[in-house]
Amino acid sequence: MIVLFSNEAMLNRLPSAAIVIDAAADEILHANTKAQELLGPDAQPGQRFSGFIYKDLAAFIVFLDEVIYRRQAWTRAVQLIVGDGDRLNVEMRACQLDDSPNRILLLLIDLEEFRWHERVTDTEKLHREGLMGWRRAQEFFSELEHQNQLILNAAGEGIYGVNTKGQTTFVNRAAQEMLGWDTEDLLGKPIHNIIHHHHQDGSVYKAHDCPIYQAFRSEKVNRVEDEVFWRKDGRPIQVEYISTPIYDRNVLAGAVVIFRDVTERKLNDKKLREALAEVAELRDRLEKENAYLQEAITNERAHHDVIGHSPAIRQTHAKIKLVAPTDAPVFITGEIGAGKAIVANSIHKESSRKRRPLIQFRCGSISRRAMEMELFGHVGTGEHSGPDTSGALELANGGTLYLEDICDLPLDLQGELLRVLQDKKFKRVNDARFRNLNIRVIASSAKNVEQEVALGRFREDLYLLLSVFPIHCIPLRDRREDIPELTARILEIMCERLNRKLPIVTERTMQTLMDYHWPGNVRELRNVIERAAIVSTGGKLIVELGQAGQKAETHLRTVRTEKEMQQEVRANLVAALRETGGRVAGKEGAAALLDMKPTTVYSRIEKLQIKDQEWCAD
Ligand SMILES: Nc1ncnc2c1ncn2[C@@H]1O[C@H](COP(=O)(O)OP(=O)(O)OP(=O)(O)O)[C@@H](O)[C@H]1O
Repeated sequence: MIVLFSNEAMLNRLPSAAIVIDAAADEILHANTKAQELLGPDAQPGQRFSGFIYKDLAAFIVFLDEVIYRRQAWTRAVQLIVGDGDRLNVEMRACQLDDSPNRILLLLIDLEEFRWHERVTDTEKLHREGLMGWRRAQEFFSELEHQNQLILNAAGEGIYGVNTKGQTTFVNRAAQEMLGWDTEDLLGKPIHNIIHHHHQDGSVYKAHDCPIYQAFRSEKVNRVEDEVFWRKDGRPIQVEYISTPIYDRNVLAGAVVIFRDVTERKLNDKKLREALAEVAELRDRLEKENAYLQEAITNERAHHDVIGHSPAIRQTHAKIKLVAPTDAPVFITGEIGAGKAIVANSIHKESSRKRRPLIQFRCGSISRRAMEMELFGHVGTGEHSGPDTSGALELANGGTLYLEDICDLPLDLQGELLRVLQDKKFKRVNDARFRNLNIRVIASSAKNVEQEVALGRFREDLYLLLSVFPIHCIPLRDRREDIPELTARILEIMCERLNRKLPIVTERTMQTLMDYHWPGNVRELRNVIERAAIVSTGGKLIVELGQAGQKAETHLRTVRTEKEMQQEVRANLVAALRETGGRVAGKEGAAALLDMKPTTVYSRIEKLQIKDQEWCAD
């Protein structure tokens, strides 16, 4: 009994239905609680076990035989009846109990429950495996993201992403460094309002116009090369960027922007452009300076200084000495050919500016517009395209500007010139930029300047500014004592140039020269001597005074009207054209004969309206 009791206690603890039967007597000896729950309350000791077998009792008997024979066996071939007659599929596991061969322990496993356990087990297994797979995938993706972050952060270009609402989704390290904003400042916020809100010129940049937002609106890649992003410290950086729409499984997700800070490059480009412009400007200036210098070398005043020892010339020398070292403006008056330019040249040569050029600008010989451009220079845009050029003012910078025939400068240009001289800065025509100016001005006029001012043809304020130091060149007829020295010096220069022996100047010739009234002053004397040097081959100087030849006495009227002067100039020019057959330039031209620049002769022909018929032979 003790054994049975202990067996019963043990059976009751089993987790499955267990029944001990006497196979020979077909009697239940014991059924544990689980067996009673499975088979119903009838499963009690003393009951027949075969009563619980569904139909196929034979199968059960065969099974019992196998158990008795093998001591243990199992089967799923036997079905049981439970409860109200329901069929129950079970797995029967049986073994002989040692105390009697017919005492058999049956373990009944409900196959429904067994399969359910199996399904649960499978599900759990699947679940466990799925969980692990998911974990693996998660690890994989977080590793991938980490790798991507590393790549994005290692990139030298700034990279940021925006979603379709324009909010920042990520910002790489380079972008943070270039912009000075941290990721926290930008993530989830509309980045346009933070870094792209204004154009470089300070005007508002609407998000609607922003190509980055357009990238995902129009789903196009946009490249921009000339915009600014604003740093956290308020400074703009010049950027070029490309914005590309991005998709998540074919659905537009936003845009990614890759940008580069090109501030330094743009600055260098600008510097380079400016340097090239400066080089071009310098080249232009040097070319022009060179042209001026070349002209000055061949110019009539290049070969000598102011010649003469008359009291008038000595006074002029003294004045030159006095004023040259100062920067004071000088106003030189005197008749045509009286030596105004040569005095201006001497002042410049004795000044501290002598290493820089003396630029000679003749006012009034060309059209007003051309004169403005020649004086102020111009920038080649719009109406006046072509290369930028520097004007006389600019060329004279650091040196001296000699404004010849200043009274002929149109009134509006007189006003502009006055402003420039007062402000010491000027603008080229078509240019917005002011340029600093450091020049000394010497002006001259053959006209009666006071009269010009009184007639309103010359601005008084400009005259006052320019005439700080006036010098008047006395006409040659009023300082005849200089004629022998001038003749000798000019003859010397000419013969040297012609490689000729110096001819003798007889007393009679000298007297003729001394008696002549010289309306063209020293220029005329010079022309006469030069021509004489060419034609005098017999050892003596033979001078021809042309229509003149008349004695000074016949011309003693020293004061002539402006009109008379103009008529004389005109007649002289017509005579020169007649002599040269209308040719102006070249060795045999009227300009050489008159000792004037061809351009001046052309402009005088135009100004004095000289027609071909006037000088033509027939
Ligand atoms: N005192 C002088 N000594 C030497 N040469 C002189 C003198 N005066 C004038 N000349 C010569 O006479 C010519 C004309 O002189 P210059 O050009 O200076 O005159 P100007 O008064 O400026 O004439 P314009 O009003 O026609 O321009 C030049 O060849 C110049 O060298």
